[in-house]
Amino acid sequence: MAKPVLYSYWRSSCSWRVRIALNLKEIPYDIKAVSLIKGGGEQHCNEYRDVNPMEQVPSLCIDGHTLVESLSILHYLEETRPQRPLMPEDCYKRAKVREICEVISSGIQPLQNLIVLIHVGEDKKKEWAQHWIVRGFRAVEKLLQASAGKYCVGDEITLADCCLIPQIFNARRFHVDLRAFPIILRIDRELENHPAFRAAHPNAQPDCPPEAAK
Ligand SMILES: O=C(O)/C=C\C(=O)CC(=O)CC(=O)O
Repeated sequence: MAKPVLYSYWRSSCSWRVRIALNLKEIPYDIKAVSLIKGGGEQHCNEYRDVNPMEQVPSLCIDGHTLVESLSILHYLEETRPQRPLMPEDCYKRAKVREICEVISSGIQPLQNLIVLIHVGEDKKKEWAQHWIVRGFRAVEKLLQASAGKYCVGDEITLADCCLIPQIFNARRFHVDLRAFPIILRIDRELENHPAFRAAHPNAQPDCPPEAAK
């Protein structure tokens, strides 16, 4: 079977979620970089629209299929590659993982996504992104008070951690004051030196511009 190919952009938080899971599960893959900014965005070209009708990254070619939407991809990987599980056995804990994934992937990230910020405009975009990230992180911090052990849900890394870490990067990018979120910060510190997370970091990507990689 051919090596999986991930259509990815270095600082796309949704691509980053999938990179973390592929690394944790030790699935070798190639990256096809899609620049979200070059020439108005390569994701909007006809060729890529055939890959991903939402004109977004990531997309993953795997097992002879092309999959889109990061959460759907994460669950496919979990179901087909049970090594290094990223979902707990317990149904209640699974629900807790999905809750955190959902708050981030539906309740935060889409509101501060590039297409939305372009629409909001240069003047307002920072305040807009901060507003939605803070609102969502209040909910995440509250959920973590009940669910977190070493990581988001208990003491094992789950899909919730794959979603949280990239969102923290975005929060910093928009200068969100994270001091109000001590559990989020603790989990970030816990995972910042994990090899799978480090290798998935935007700065470690082949399409990261050299001036950003320092
Ligand atoms: O300014 C750029 O480099 C373009 C795009 C991004 O970073 C990715 C996003 O749209 C934010 C995100 O993934 O949440």
